[in-house]
Amino acid sequence: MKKIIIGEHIVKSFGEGEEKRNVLDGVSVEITEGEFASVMGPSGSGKSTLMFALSGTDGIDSGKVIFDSKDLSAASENELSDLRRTTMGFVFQQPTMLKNLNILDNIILPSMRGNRKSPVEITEKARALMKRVGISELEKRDITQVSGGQLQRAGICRALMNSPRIIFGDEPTGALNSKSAQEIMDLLAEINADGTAVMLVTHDVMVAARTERIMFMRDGKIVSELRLPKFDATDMDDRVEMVSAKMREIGI
Ligand SMILES: Nc1ncnc2c1ncn2[C@@H]1O[C@H](COP(=O)(O)OP(=O)(O)OP(=O)(O)O)[C@@H](O)[C@H]1O
Repeated sequence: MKKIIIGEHIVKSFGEGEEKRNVLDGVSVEITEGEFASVMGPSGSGKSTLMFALSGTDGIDSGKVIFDSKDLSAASENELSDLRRTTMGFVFQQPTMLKNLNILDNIILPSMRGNRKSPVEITEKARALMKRVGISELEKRDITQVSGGQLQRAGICRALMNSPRIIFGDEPTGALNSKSAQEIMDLLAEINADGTAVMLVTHDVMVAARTERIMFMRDGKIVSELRLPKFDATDMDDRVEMVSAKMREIGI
């Protein structure tokens, strides 16, 4: 299978002088087209920084990130932002949305720029996605008039608007109750089954156990990895146990 991302010896530091610290300390990682992956590790181990490096959101000090055969270190800010807009979707713990726009407008706004589709087509796509995630009736609501779970569903719709090749999720279920979290994971699994790669950063074993490849980070390095078969609703307990056992084994 084709690699969608190749990260080679990525080093990224924060701080100056004696405070300087490698938050990513020579990470090499490859993400395959259509893969369902997650990254676990203690707080501060560099998970989010890795996600931002692989998506070209943040620059790196040394090493290389190749996204879809493009060397991100050689790309201009405009090229990077176009690439992110057209090929990547981002889902965070709390979606950042504009307070003066309703839910529908928040979903379609980022897709309006540089899109060959007409506003009518874009709106239709947004409505279809809202229907799929069960928030059709909320399109006119202010973002302050919906629950956290509903807002996250809107965030996922927004991330899917440009049919990305990969969805990056940073604790996408972190603000949700367990039922909503499971529903969001079902949705991400469906999106993945349609061929979109998904890479999640999470502390939650239940989230990681839904994915098929779990990378474990410590001190800016990927120290271990676990592969799981395709999810089957009956094997969740076994999956959770396998992830937990691996965490115990490597001491995180
Ligand atoms: N912009 C920044 N400036 C300075 N330090 C930063 C910056 N971003 C991250 N760091 C530091 O880099 C380290 C790794 O941060 P990162 O957010 O990648 O960790 P993480 O594993 O995702 O943690 P968490 O699970 O708590 O979200 C932390 O010590 C953090 O304080």
